[in-house]
Amino acid sequence: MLYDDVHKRWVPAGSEAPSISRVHIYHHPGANTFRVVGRKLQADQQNGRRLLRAMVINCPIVKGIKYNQATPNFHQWRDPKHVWGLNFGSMEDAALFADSMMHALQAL
Ligand SMILES: CC(=O)N[C@@H](Cc1ccccc1Cl)C(=O)N1CC[C@@H]2C=C[C@H]3CC[C@@H](C(=O)N4CC[C@@H]5C=C[C@H]6CC[C@@H](C(=O)O)N6C(=O)[C@H]54)N3C(=O)[C@H]21
Repeated sequence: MLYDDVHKRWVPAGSEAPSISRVHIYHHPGANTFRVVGRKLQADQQNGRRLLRAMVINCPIVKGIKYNQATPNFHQWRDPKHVWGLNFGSMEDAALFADSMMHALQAL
């Protein structure tokens, strides 16, 4: 999710419709960079043929950001332009993701 500061509300990231997505943290060993990448689980029909699993988040993990675990299954962080929020399907998923995020932040 993204926080829409103008209208003061959380909006689904990547599209108008809220969707269940799978979110990963990718590490680029060469540059030692990390990115949060999320794609919708449900493939969208595009002109009837190709199936797309739209990207809903694709943001670099910036050294020094504060990862805020607002609740056991809602975590959020700021980048220069956005406030990102992840509403996890389970507290276990949330803890796993947070653990990876903390490792990434320590490795930067
Ligand atoms: C100093 C600073 O930037 N502070 C940030 C946090 C932060 C601190 C330190 C580093 C980085 C960050 Cl990011 C900050 O205060 N921000 C970030 C924008 C967010 C917006 C609204 C208000 C409304 C209240 C609260 C909120 O969002 N909260 C409560 C749990 C609640 C859980 C689920 C999500 C799900 C969608 C929405 C909902 O339930 O409908 N929702 C919620 O409603 C969720 N909050 C915040 O949380 C606000």
